Amino acid sequence: MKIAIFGQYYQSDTEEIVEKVLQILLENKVFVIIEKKFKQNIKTELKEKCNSYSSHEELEHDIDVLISIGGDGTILRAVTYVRDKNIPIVGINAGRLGFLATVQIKSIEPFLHRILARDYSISKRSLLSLSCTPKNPDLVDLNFALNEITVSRKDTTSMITIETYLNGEYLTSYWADGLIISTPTGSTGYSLSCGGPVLTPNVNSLVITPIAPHNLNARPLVIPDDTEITLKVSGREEQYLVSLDSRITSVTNETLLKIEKTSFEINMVAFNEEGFLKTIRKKLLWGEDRRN
Ligand SMILES: NC(=O)c1ccc[n+]([C@@H]2O[C@H](COP(=O)([O-])OP(=O)(O)OC[C@H]3O[C@@H](n4cnc5c(N)ncnc54)[C@H](O)[C@@H]3O)[C@@H](O)[C@H]2O)c1
Ligand SMILES: Nc1ncnc2c1ncn2[C@@H]1O[C@H](COP(=O)(O)OP(=O)(O)OP(=O)(O)O)[C@@H](O)[C@H]1O
Repeated sequence: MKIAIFGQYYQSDTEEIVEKVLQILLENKVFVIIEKKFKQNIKTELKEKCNSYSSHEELEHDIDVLISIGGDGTILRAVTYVRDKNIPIVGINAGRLGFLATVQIKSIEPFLHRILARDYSISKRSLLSLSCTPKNPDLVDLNFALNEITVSRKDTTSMITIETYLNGEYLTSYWADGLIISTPTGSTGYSLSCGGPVLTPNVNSLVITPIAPHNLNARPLVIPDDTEITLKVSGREEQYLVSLDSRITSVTNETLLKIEKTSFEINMVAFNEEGFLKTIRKKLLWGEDRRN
């Protein structure tokens, strides 16, 4: 079996986690490959038995699973390495919320053994891609998002106007701080904070959620995920911001943004007892209502 390890932060408690993971994997004769910068920080000598990778290209197609050590932000970053390689991703939650990173530190051992026994299922996650006219050099390579693509105002307190078309048909012009186009995975992130609905990960839909719209009747809209969304933004400043998950860049007004589902999906490792419904009960606290 071949397993890749990814992490973006190295802190005081990281060594213990990494040592435990490497011990179990190497004892079980797994071929381990660790992201280069993360590997440089690791102290345990066990790392000498592992190879390294530093880019999407260096991550081989035949890796069985990628283990992300961190929070949700680390998983979003891991996705930029995996892209269309179909490598299942599992997150060990060394972060805070860990909505996408489902394995808790205290359960590393049993869950790793389940991975080694291939005792898990795959939760397919759709992504969004973005193309700009005219082209923006920052949005050519990493032009996809697992959670959402957002446009928002930059260097101003003034609202921006977001002219929105669905499959070429005019929908509306949002007067707002911004607009979020979210996947089902992203529906529990930024979109939820702006009043969007929660979608279960397997529905074939997207959500368009305005950020503080001054059109008071504008509401989050759920649309089929094969819709091509076109946005044209204008405002008092010459530029506005476009973000794809944790990555952000500036774009010039009047640029046409085309957003659609990517041709590839991300495979998230899913364990029956840590499913989506359990996660919203536990991490969005739906299960905390004492009347239940
Ligand atoms: N007001 C907000 O709620 C807000 C604002 C900006 C970004 N975000 C989210 O943060 C993501 C980027 O992560 P970051 O680490 O760079 O930012 P960050 O450090 O601000 O963390 C954002 C929080 O969102 C949570 N989160 C991320 N993806 C999630 C998901 N799919 N479901 C539930 N919770 C999720 C994370 O656990 C974290 O606690 C964005 O994709 C966006 O969804 C949320
Ligand atoms: N490899 C790691 N080892 C130890 N702690 C980590 C590691 N990676 C992340 N963390 C802790 O988690 C925090 C958040 O990490 P990350 O950016 O991955 O997640 P996030 O998007 O903020 O989401 P979450 O709410 O799940 O933490 C970091 O600031 C750090 O405290």
